[in-house]
Amino acid sequence: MPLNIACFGQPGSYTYEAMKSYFAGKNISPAYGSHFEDVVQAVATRQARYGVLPIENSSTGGITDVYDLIHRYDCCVVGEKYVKVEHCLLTLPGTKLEDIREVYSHPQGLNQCRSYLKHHGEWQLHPYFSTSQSAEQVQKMEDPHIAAIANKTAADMYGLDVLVEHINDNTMNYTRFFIIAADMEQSPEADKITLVLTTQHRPGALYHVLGYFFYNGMNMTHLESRPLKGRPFEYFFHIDVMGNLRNPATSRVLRNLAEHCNYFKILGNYVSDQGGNVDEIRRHRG
Ligand SMILES: O=C(O)C(=O)C[C@]1(C(=O)O)C=C[C@@H](O)C=C1
Repeated sequence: MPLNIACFGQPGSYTYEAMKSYFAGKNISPAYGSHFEDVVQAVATRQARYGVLPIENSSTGGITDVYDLIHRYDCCVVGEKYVKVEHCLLTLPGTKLEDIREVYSHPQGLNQCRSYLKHHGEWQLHPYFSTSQSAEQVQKMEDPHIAAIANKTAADMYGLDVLVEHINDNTMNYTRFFIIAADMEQSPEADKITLVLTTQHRPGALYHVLGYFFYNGMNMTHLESRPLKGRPFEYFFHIDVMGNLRNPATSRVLRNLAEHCNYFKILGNYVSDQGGNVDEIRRHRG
């Protein structure tokens, strides 16, 4: 039986690449969603066993809608994948740079190419569903004045030319993707924990939370704050720390921490992506 996977975008999107790479060698049956919510909903209603979504980018930061959706639909994080994002300007075959008047891409794609696009201030920018759907749109419209920002896979899939390569502002442009599921999964090799909490509304509350990790030697790799609905200037904190919940010391620290929070939920404990990409990012940092 193939694994039903809900994937954001469509074939050729960066999320598609993340899915291919994470599930390499597995028998999968993907279904695509144009909105992040489609993917989370498919997983929450168990139409799909797993979902794949972008969660943070090394240039533009956290993809905050996805944090909110995972939490709202009560989904769990069961894996992660980093993908190097190398944007290109794609056009109909034969189009020249001076022909272009409009550019389609996912809002993240447009954001990650801001400097390049500034040099072409006359272009009209269209935020679109995903990079791959933008490429398909250029193919469908058959208008040589229209280009898309997407990757080379999308160029091949939708019969477009790669007019300009490497147009992202940051050459080390990586996106991290979450693999989500309706239920928690536990593996002895899991080494990363994603959790969400709200602190008590008093001075130093977050300092106190961070201190738990620091004094117990737990490496915090990500912190993202999201506003609490209906509670102005109060926040959910989404946190990633390295560790395995089966380790008694780790679970004790988290239990103690939970007692000091107004809300505390572990979203997942999974194997971190220790692939070449992560090593490359670290090497670059020096
Ligand atoms: O549009 C796509 O191809 C996506 O997979 C979405 C997405 C994102 O939302 O961050 C994924 C990676 C890149 O950062 C740009 C776009």
